[in-house]
Amino acid sequence: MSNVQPLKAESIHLSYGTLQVLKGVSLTVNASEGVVLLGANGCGKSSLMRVLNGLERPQQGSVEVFGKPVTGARGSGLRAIRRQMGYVFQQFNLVPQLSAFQNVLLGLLGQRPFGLIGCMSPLASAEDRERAMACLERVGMSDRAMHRPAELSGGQQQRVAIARMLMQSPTIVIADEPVASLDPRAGRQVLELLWEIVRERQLSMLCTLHQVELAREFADRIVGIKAGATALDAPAETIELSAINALYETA
Ligand SMILES: Nc1ncnc2c1ncn2[C@@H]1O[C@H](COP(=O)(O)OP(=O)(O)OP(=O)(O)O)[C@@H](O)[C@H]1O
Repeated sequence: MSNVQPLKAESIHLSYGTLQVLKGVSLTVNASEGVVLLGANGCGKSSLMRVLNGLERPQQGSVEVFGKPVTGARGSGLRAIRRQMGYVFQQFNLVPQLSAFQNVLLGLLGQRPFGLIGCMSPLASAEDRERAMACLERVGMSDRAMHRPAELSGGQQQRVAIARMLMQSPTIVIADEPVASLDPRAGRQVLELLWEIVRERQLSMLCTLHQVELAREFADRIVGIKAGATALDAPAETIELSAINALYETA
């Protein structure tokens, strides 16, 4: 089990109609590794992430999560694979009508009977509520537990979203431009927090970013996509800035 990679995609081809987006992308995320995925706008990073969790079916290629095939998986098998993955999105995706605390409890969705109702605060167990508070505490937001998203800054909302992801107890974190909506200072703080949590819990993470400097600073490994293929894949400290800049140059 120990040498089975958390995430492994091989030779992914994905088209939307006649638009060929991915033309043979391969990518691996090893245990306890934080990989940053780079590439120009529209190169297919978000599409690849949807392929990785089975939301999008590639025309060719395979995806495995801890050795289990995602491509071809359906129903409860696919849901079991997805439960291992926690998400952080650019737009936070918090439910506006709910408090930070209730939003964090929603991280249990899919893990408790009775779906949404089963993880709402009046019905959640004392243990689940305690865990939700501990997750909020970990991201420095316990004093804002009863605030709704509109009453929080972007950085604070993303912290709540990270707490919700923690509530899910994932082994793999998928972060799609987690700091794109934040100013540079808040963005750096959120990224520091995210990486700290990933390291302390020995999670594996695939994170897309548009900030090259942050990618070089935080990533264990950087994977770059250009023209639908993997153009770069190396430990962050070995990569020259020019190799990264080349990902953004038009042919
Ligand atoms: N559901 C879809 N149907 C048709 N085309 C799509 C769909 N999703 C994405 N595309 C197209 O596929 C290409 C890749 O999009 P994608 O969002 O994966 O890129 P990205 O690298 O994540 O971009 P960005 O950095 O701007 O977020 C784009 O040309 C986009 O317009």
